[in-house]
Formats: sequence, structure tokens, C-alpha cells
Amino acid sequence: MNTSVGNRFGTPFNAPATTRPRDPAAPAWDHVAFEAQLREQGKSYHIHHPFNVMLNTGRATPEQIRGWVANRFYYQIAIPVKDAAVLSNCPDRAVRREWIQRILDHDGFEIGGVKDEGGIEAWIRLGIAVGLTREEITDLRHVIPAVRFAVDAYVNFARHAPWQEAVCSSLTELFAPEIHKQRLATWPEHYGWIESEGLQYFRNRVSQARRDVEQGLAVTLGHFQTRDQQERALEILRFKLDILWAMNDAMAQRYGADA
Ligand SMILES: O=C(O)c1cc(C(=O)O)c2c(n1)C(=O)C(=O)c1cc(C(=O)O)[nH]c1-2
Repeated sequence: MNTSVGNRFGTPFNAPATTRPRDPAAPAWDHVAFEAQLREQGKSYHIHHPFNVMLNTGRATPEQIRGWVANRFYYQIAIPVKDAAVLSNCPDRAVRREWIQRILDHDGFEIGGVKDEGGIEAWIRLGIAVGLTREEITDLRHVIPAVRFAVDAYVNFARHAPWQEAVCSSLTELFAPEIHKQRLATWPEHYGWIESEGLQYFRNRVSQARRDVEQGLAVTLGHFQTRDQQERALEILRFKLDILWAMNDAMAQRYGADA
């Protein structure tokens, strides 16, 4: 795999993909060690960002919570577009059969009398529960430019990178059940003014993210085989972690963070 030309966003400019030296003779990690390396990146997850820490320890004002929900909505609507990009680049029918579930999870569906409103609608309900109107969420008026750029970088990466790399970039979900559980554990205690029903999105995601991770990990462990490729996978995961971190930086700058 040639990672010396092209940056980590999959666009063709001649910057090195990484500044970290790589040892070409280093042996590949076995799956257990490689997965451990991927999980190790969780130390940079946005669960540790001061803005998130503020939100999940009860120190956020209603305005800060509303700002977060309104901005994260842009991520929520980008996810199924990103997943459609993965599908469009993937020639493997077996993978597509599973991956398509992610689009249904977020967009919802009505098939043969079975109906699911989907994650985007659940997120709007969260927004309404925290005091936003449906219109001000969906017209994106609160979305900060830097949040938009960060999220767009994720979608663009999925459009232009090999589909296995896009799959790898979804692996921040390894760490997502913990952050959803954290919200479910702390928000009712600290923010009693938010109706419990508004938190349904987080309840749904705990199991959905676990299932996503199983699939994403299987593809990643199978595809990135040499040590060089495995290092590339770590780089992709760090790129995605940076996207989430940058979103939080932008929100902290706009709404303030007390930590
Ligand atoms: O609330 C969060 O902190 C958080 C983080 C992430 C993530 O780690 O990318 C996702 C989600 N939530 C989420 O709800 C979700 O559906 C989701 C899909 C993906 C992805 O990359 O395909 N990440 C995430």
C-alpha cells in the first residue's frame, strides 16, 4: 500500500501521510495485538474533551446543551450519507448487505408494515427535549463553520478512500457505547429538566454501536495485514478521532467550556 503520496484525507496532494517514522522491517501484529493498538487510541476520544466532560458532569448550561445538540445534528445527518459513500465504493455484496443497516438505523424505514423513525428523528426529539424547535435544528442555523468543515472531511474521506479505509474510520464507534452510557447515567441526575424520552437516541445507540463495531473490526483486522498497513489503520482512526475532537474544540470556543 502506498501511503507516501497523498494525504490522509485521500486527496492527491503531495504531503506525507504521516510524520511518524515507520520501520519497514517491523513484523505485523497478530489480530489480538492489532485490536489492542486500535483500542489504545481511545485515549484521544472526545469523551475526554473538556466540553464533553463539562456536559457529562452536570456543569453545562441549557444553552451549552442546546448548542451541542444543534451542532451534533450536522454529524447525525452526515452519517448515512457517509455510509452510502462506503456502499457505493464497495464491490463486496456480503459487506453491503450488512452495511446498509446503518443507513436504515439513521434514516429510519417503513417496510412491509414495520416502521422505525430512525436515529435522525430521534436526535430531533432530543433537540426538542432540550428546548430547541424542530425548525431551528433542521435548518442548521446553529451549525458552526468549523463543525461543518470537520464533518464534511469525514464524508469526503469516505467518498474518496478505499472502502476498507472508510470502514476503519468508523471505528471510533469502539468507544461510543461508553459515551452514550455516560450520558444515560449522568444526564437524568444533572439535567432533570430534560424529559427522559428525549434520551432515547442514546439508548438505541448502545447496542447498535456494538453491532457496528463487530463488523467494522472484522473488515479492518482482515484487510490491514502488514505492519505498514496496520500503522495506516491507526492513522486513519486518529484522523477520525481528530474530527470529533475538532468539533468539540469549535463548540467549546463558541459556547464556552469551564474546564
Ligand atoms: O455521541 C457520540 O459521541 C458518538 C460518537 C460517534 C463516533 O465515535 O464516531 C458516533 C455516534 N455518536 C453515533 O451516534 C453514531 O451513530 C455514529 C456512527 C459513526 C460512524 O462513524 O459511522 N460514529 C458514530
